[in-house]
Amino acid sequence: MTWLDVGDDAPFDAWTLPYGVFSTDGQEPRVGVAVGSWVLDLSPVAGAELFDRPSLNPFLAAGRPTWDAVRARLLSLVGDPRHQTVVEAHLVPLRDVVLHLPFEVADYVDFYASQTHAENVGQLFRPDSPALPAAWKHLPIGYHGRAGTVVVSGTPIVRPSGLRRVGGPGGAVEFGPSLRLDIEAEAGFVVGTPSALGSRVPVGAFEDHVFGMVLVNDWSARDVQAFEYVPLGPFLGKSFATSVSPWVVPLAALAHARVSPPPRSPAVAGYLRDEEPWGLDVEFEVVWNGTVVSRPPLRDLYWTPAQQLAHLTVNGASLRTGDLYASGTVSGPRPGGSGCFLELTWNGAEPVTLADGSQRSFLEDGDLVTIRATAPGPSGRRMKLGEVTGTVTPSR
Ligand SMILES: O=C(O)/C=C/C(=O)CC(=O)CC(=O)O
Ligand SMILES: [Ca+2]
Ligand SMILES: [Mg+2]
Repeated sequence: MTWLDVGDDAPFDAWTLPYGVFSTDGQEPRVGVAVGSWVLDLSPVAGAELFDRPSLNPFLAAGRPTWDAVRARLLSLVGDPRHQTVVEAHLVPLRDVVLHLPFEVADYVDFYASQTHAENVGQLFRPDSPALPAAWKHLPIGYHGRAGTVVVSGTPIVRPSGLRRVGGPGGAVEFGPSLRLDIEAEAGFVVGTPSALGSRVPVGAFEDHVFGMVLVNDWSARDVQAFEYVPLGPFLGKSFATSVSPWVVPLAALAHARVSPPPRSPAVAGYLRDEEPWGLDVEFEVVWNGTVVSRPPLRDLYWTPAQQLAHLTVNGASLRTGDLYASGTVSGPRPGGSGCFLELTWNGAEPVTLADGSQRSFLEDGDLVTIRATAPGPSGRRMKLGEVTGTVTPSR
């Protein structure tokens, strides 16, 4: 499939071909594609117009025919040994590059589409109410997040401060650093082709508008969140930072990962009816200070990204190039699949023991969390989809 020497240990294979923005030795950031352990500098091999740029947005805006044509060209470059000389001249080792936020984030929306997660958080936060909110099986519930605080993997996460209740229910309301800082493992979908205000994007047009997927860690201050968010929803408890992987995996690379979503009951409204299956067999791995603590599976997601996009636009709200929407915390129905530490430790009641023997309920200063993911590739083996990582630093 490739003449490149791509070992099993390499960060990527020669099929995934994810796009990112990189720089070397203080040079201007530009667009590249990751292959094996290298970055292929795209502007000399695929056109300076779209790729000699500090963000993916011009390429995202170019639309599906261009995305497909560039991917076909890249598969040929890395697949056909006749291109070896020209490609080798523009490969940079991944270890020598700085990776930047790959696209300018227009709007950021976060869904809540994992049934297991929604039921668990419902039980923890609202023990006297039904586990799922009344609307949950009728539409993909979501909220608008903060685009300006989406950061690239590796950006330090300053512990946020806010008002929160201390000492349990009825305790004092105090201002201070979050005592329940958490992660949320999610898949994020990146919009390329915009839509017009007043129009809808049907479920079947998902591939025309969405370019690809990133891995997301939607950092969450559970104590701030729990105190502030009734009735308008998440605000400062989630707006301080959302990390994304530096590499955007094109939807085309996920062709072998598509699966049927779980059955829906009650039947969904017409505008949410699936035409093609857009469940995705992506498996995450959550690593806390070097210890794998969970493996959340995306395949059980109740609402697919195609349905989420249709819902986002059903009221005529327009899409912009660079819009990012995330799946919501991915928690699987089987043990070991928690997508956040709130669930993993059952709100701190069941701490986890890490490999160094230390115990954790929520994040401590200095903690490093890495979320990786894989999905089936063309060979039947699972391909790597990259990672998103971040270290917690003390509150300021
Ligand atoms: O159900 C709640 O009270 C809170 C839910 C969340 O914090 C989850 C959220 O932000 C959406 C998601 O990632 O699933
Ligand atoms: Ca979230
Ligand atoms: Mg966030």
